[in-house]
Amino acid sequence: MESIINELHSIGAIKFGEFVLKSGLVSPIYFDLRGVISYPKLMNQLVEQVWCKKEEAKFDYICGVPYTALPLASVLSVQHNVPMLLKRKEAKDYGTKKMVEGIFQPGNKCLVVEDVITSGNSVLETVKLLRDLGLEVEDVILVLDREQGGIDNLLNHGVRPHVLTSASEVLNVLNKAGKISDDVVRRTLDFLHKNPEPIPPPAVMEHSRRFMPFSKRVNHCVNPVAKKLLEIIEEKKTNLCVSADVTTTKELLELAEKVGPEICVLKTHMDIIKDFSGETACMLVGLAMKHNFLLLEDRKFADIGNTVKMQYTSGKFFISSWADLVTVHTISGPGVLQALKEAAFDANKPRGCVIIGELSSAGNLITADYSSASMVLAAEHFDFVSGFVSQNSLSSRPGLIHFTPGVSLGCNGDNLGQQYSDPDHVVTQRGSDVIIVGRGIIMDANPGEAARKYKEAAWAAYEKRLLAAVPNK
Ligand SMILES: O=c1ccn([C@@H]2O[C@H](COP(=O)(O)O)[C@@H](O)[C@H]2O)c(=O)[nH]1
Repeated sequence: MESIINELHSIGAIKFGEFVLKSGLVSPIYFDLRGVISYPKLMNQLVEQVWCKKEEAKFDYICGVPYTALPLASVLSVQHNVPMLLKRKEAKDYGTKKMVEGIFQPGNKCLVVEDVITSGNSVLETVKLLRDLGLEVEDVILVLDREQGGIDNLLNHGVRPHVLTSASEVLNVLNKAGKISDDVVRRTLDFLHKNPEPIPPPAVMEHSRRFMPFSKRVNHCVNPVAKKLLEIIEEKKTNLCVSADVTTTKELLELAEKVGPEICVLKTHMDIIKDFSGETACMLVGLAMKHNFLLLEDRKFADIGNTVKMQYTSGKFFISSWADLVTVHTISGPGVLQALKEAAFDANKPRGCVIIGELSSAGNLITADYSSASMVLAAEHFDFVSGFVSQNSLSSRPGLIHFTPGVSLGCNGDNLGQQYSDPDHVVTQRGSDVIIVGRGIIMDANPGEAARKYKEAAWAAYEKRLLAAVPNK
């Protein structure tokens, strides 16, 4: 990128001085890549860099964020024979009134291209529109990152950014070439890093997961189990998952029978069932069918892909044969998701996984960066990932379900690090879709009745959250 950066500077696409931004702030640097269209050789070099940056992204179409990235997308499309879509900034008020021109099918994958990212809001507007039309958008190529929070914003919306260069790199290159002083570098970086752009405006957030009814989210699911779960939630009007942390088959089946009518998911830890056998699983599947709930084995796979594949499909528990969903840590990388996916494909049954995005226990070692990286993995395996175990809203993708443990109506925690919040708080404030409750229900003298209470509290919180959505959603 070094020669391109120098060239961009010499044609005036990178300027230093005082520039009033949309926000009213005065920026010491301004990037304006619009003029590149008048320099075809430079345009070609830029396009080639963008093409190399696509890495392993898979797409059927390419779409530029209007206006500056439109010529970039057009040249890419023609030179590399990738069909293009054109997003309008405003809908036409005559004819088809379409916002996106081009011929495509829902489910086609589209790569988005943008010149400069500041907050990420313009990119997200384009992403949202394309997704609303049924296109899958997972990857965005950005020529330049101003390092003001835009990348995190994209990650929070399940978009994977591929960045050609950053403000820091530009400053270093120009400084090395003797074009700007150390002082300009310092002042500019200081300004950029101290002035992150605000988070997305309602126009972007209003279509996010939290404010969309479960019934509408069904159409956004790629994973069939996520879709089925949303259908069950809507049909039974319950977003309660009971954690069946009991130790015998008898207790497990009795509990499933009692709480079955109130729940959408029964979560198990089969390795704590002392007398587990194939019959335990068979009977449980029978009860799941009878009461219309899904089974989530909270196995928290965390090994290398090959081992996880065996843990999932073999041994005493033979999890893939009966669990609709399994939990998985992403610590060992994408291979673990690939392994589960392949195994599920071999089993020829609709299966999904729930990524451990966050933990409820005090002092756990999951960081925000780890959670964000897990979201990127989820975006890469959207067909197999049903959602996340989370404590906060990790993604606004309507097709991903957030499951939240650490929920109790009565206490704040246990003496081994578990931390509890009430259903209203986790659903309305932390963005949970499905609450997970263990001891709050199973230790109650009447688990069926306790489950009903939690179910009502969680559903009321979900309805309250919908009411809080912006009116024009
Ligand atoms: O972050 C996490 C992930 C999973 N769990 C599991 O959920 C239940 C919670 O049980 P309670 O009795 O309601 O505390 C349990 O099976 C955990 O293994 C979690 O708590 N936190």
